[in-house]
Amino acid sequence: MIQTIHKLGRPSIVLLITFVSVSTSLFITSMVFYVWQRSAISNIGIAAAILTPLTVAPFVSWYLLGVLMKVSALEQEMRLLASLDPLTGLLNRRAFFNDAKVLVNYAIREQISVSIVALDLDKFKSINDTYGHSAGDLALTNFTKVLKSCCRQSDVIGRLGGEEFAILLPNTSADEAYQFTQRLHLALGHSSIKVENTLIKYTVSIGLLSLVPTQMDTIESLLHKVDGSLYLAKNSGRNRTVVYGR
Ligand SMILES: Nc1nc2c(ncn2[C@@H]2O[C@H](COP(=O)(O)OP(=O)(O)OP(=O)(O)O)[C@@H](O)[C@H]2O)c(=O)[nH]1
Repeated sequence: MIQTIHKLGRPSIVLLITFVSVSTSLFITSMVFYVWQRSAISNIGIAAAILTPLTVAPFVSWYLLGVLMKVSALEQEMRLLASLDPLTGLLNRRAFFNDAKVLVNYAIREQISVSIVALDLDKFKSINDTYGHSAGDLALTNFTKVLKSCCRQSDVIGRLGGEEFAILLPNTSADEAYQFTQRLHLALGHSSIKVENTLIKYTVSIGLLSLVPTQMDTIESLLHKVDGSLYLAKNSGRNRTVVYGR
């Protein structure tokens, strides 16, 4: 319905509704004359049958279509908000899995490589504990900014929860993905957040997996694998990338 309104335009639909209202009104009035008075419709009858809907239908339909369009726009906005993480504006966990699933399936069908990146901010708890929760939030939004500056438009970035992020780099080889993670480490090294005149620096640990997926692979199984690499990155000193299987 709403697509038809957008396609034809509000004025055309109002015109159509008015035309249908006038025709229906004329038809019903003629029937009333025929059934009750056993005669053809009179001139006054014709005038009333045309003028009544003509004065009401355009205004009422214009108003109702406006309400419908507003409700539909709000519904679209709510759907978008439901898929975004409120703090960072990145995809939330559910939306990330939905989008990534589509791209993994596409890579399986076309037999092209994808790279999956799992990221976790280092010692994030100590930022919260030392400088407060709002400093932690600032670090998360700053990290998002840096992350986006290193990513392509086509990359799918999600905040999976807390200080845990994931990215799917479509059609990206192992070398390209590794270069991306190094660019990110470097960019974070040059970045900091300022809390009450104190500059705070922070780092990220990364697990990376690049492959041409097969029918056996799902985004869940790939993330599970790459989480193992992230764990190794944490345990081998943090602020580094560990590539799965190397
Ligand atoms: N400010 C802020 N903190 C959050 C948010 N979500 C989770 N956290 C905090 O993130 C911290 C995560 O701490 P840990 O899981 O111990 O991880 P970590 O301190 O980064 O340690 P490593 O991962 O081992 O380097 C906890 O203190 C959570 O309370 C958030 O939205 N905002």
